[in-house]
Parts: sequence; structure tokens; C-alpha cells
Amino acid sequence: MQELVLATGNKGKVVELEALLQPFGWNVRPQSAWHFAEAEETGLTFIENAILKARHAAQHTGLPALADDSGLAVNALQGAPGIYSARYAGPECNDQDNIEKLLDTLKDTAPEQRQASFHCVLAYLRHANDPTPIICHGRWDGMIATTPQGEQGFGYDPVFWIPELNCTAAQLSTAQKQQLSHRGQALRQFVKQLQASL
Ligand SMILES: O=c1nc[nH]c2c1ncn2[C@H]1C[C@H](O)[C@@H](COP(=O)(O)OP(=O)(O)OP(=O)(O)O)O1
Ligand SMILES: [Mg+2]
Repeated sequence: MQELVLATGNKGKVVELEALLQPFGWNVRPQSAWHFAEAEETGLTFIENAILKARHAAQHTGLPALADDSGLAVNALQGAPGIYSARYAGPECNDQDNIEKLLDTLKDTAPEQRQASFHCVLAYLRHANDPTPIICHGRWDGMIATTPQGEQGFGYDPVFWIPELNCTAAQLSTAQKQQLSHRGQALRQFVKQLQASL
């Protein structure tokens, strides 16, 4: 069975990534099974950070590694918080702090001006020195709600409004979110590309 380390410390991502990879018969192991410090996300793009995180995990485990660098880009904020989504409200902040900062920043932005997109870049390195990583990018368009709603998911899900469904991403099941989300799209591309490269 093919073994793979998920190069993320985010439990919400682990749930979503495992759900889509396990049916393909991989033995997927979260990096929390080891005890190394997280990679520093010093890149200026999702692509750079995803590669840094995957390389770091491959170095520490000796296994092929899949990393996810993702975030929210708000049109009215010229794409912010973008790659800084996890640290938007400060270095030690949590999801709720980030949501509060976002809603406060957008408090004078009219409902029809609140377009946003989630982005997910997956980077897969077969080993730490792999010169041809597989890189996939998924995007999900929506709006920023004015108040949080829903309990599912993680991160900015409670304020990511999906106009077609009249609900937020936090009101979808993992399976429903997977069909639409940036991460689901990137994962489906990844599975195809990996199978084509085997
Ligand atoms: O589906 C999503 N639903 C809601 N929020 C999301 C989603 N996908 C990414 N996000 C947010 C969470 C975090 O604020 C940032 C990712 O930051 P990012 O550095 O990639 O992840 P992280 O630090 O939580 O874990 P790690 O770097 O160990 O993978 O974007
Ligand atoms: Mg991170």
C-alpha cells in the first residue's frame, strides 16, 4: 500500500484530505504522528508555501508528502488576507479571531461588494529532492456573510456564503463541501495527475 504523509497541522484539512484519499487505497498518515516543528511559511505565494511544507515533511519522515496551502481572497481587500489567512488577526490567533477581524474590516462594505474566493494549492513531493512535484490549484467563489452561521468545517467556513445554496460553508456536510470546495477540486486534480504519473 502506498504511504503518504499529510504535511499539515490543521485537523480540519486532515479530515477533508483523508476523506478523499482513502478510497484510493493510500495509507495516509498525518504529520502529527511524528513530532517535528512545523515548517516556516516564508513564501509569497500559496505555491511556494505548499512546496516548503511538503519538502519539510518529506525531509523529516522519509515519505512522499502532500501539503496544502490555502486561504481566502476578498475582492474588496485586493485579495487579502490571501497567504496570510491563518495569521490575519496576529501570530497566535484562532479561527474566531480571524473571522472577527474580517467582519470588522468589511463592516462598511455593502452585501453586493463582498465577493471572495477560497484557494487551495496542493503540492506533492515523492521525496524531499523531487524536482517535479505535482502542483494543483482549486478555487471556490462565494461571498462574505455579515454574521457567522453553521458549525461544520473550520477556518472561515462560517462566513463563506454560497449564494447558489443560500447557506455558508459551515452549514454543509464534509461530503457536500468536498464536491464544491477549492480543496475538493484540487484533490480531484491531484488524484488524476498522480495516477497518470504512476
Ligand atoms: O476550506 C476552508 N474553509 C475555511 N477556511 C479555510 C479553508 N481552507 C483554508 N482556510 C483558511 C484557514 C486558515 O486561516 C488558512 C489556511 O492557512 P494555512 O497556512 O494553509 O493552513 P494552517 O496554518 O491552518 O495549517 P498548515 O499550514 O499546517 O497546513 O485559510
Ligand atoms: Mg499554516
